[in-house]
Amino acid sequence: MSRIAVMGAGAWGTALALSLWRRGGHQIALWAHSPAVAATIRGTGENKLFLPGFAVPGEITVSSDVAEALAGAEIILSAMPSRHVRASYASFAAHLHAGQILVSATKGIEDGTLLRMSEVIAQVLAARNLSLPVAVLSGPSFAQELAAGAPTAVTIACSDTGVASLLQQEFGSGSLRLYTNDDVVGVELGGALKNVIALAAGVVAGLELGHNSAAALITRGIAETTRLAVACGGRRETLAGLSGMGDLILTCTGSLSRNRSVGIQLGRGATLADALAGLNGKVAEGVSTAFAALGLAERYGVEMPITSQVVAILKGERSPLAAIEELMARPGRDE
Ligand SMILES: NC(=O)C1=CN([C@@H]2O[C@H](COP(=O)(O)OP(=O)(O)OC[C@H]3O[C@@H](n4cnc5c(N)ncnc54)[C@H](O)[C@@H]3O)[C@@H](O)[C@H]2O)C=CC1
Ligand SMILES: O=C(CO)COP(=O)(O)O
Repeated sequence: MSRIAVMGAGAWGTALALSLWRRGGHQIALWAHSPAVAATIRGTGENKLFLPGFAVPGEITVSSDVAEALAGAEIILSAMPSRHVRASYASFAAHLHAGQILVSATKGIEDGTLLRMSEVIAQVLAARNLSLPVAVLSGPSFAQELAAGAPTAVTIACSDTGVASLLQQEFGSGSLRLYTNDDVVGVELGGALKNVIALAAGVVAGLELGHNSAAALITRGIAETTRLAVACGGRRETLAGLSGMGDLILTCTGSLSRNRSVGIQLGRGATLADALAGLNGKVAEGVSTAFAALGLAERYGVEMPITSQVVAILKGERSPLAAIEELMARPGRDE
């Protein structure tokens, strides 16, 4: 029996808490940043704002108090939007201690620092003389489908292979299958960068350009995300796995994707502000990740044509159609 604290009660944290609770054998605490969200889940037995339609059983303790959520936790699984990771871990740090395992399920790259989420977490802990193993959970996994118990497979990555194997056992169930990987860089970048390509896939759908264009975008998308991940120290084969190609396929084709839906609105001519307003407070990580990815691409001298066009669209500098035309007009090259 492990005590697991799930930090973040958006759609993903709530779905992970439900999956771990259904697996059995664990005590689950769910922390919401917002007291109102915590009160709604406790009061109604449902996360009405971020994951409506799924009962959250009373056995999952729900709180907005960090100390209460982390008390006795052996595994801390965090799932908040990337822009909140640094501040959240700064508030968790006083309640963390040696012997605990941290797992990040956030997909993104920090603005400005261009750090991956596990690097942000390690940096926050190091400033407080704390060093804990940080694993990464990533792969094709819509929150609603995991919450519904649909068979789902993800990657659990940690440089310490013993920790990855332990988490594989602690999290695995009949509906959640985990594959271990020691390539934290590749897994984390695969999960973050696919959101940028999903925005582009949405643009193609919004412009009604058809299946040829969508398939071309997914394939050339994995080519450029793999180039960047390898330049950053990740392994090529990792990007062919669940947290690369797998998540790219899901997010570029799945109607549940927020990133794809923002892209669709942009393709139909909406402004970015209007497209984001349509999400009602839910996060589309690809928007900030696009800028960070381009920053990393410049740092490592990697060509990322699709990401560059996504950034130009997001900045309002290029129309979606002009962006696609520019991609098609690029000089010919080998595959
Ligand atoms: N929703 C999904 O299907 C999946 C999401 N993810 C990733 O999980 C992370 C969280 O996404 P979701 O749970 O979907 O978020 P969400 O779209 O349900 O939104 C969470 C909301 O809570 C607020 N919030 C959460 N934690 C906060 C904090 N610590 N401080 C301030 N505000 C906070 C956010 O501003 C946002 O409005 C993202 O990086 C996402 O890419 C990964 C896999 C699947
Ligand atoms: O990461 C996800 C699925 O693996 C969710 O994608 P969206 O954030 O685009 O909905």
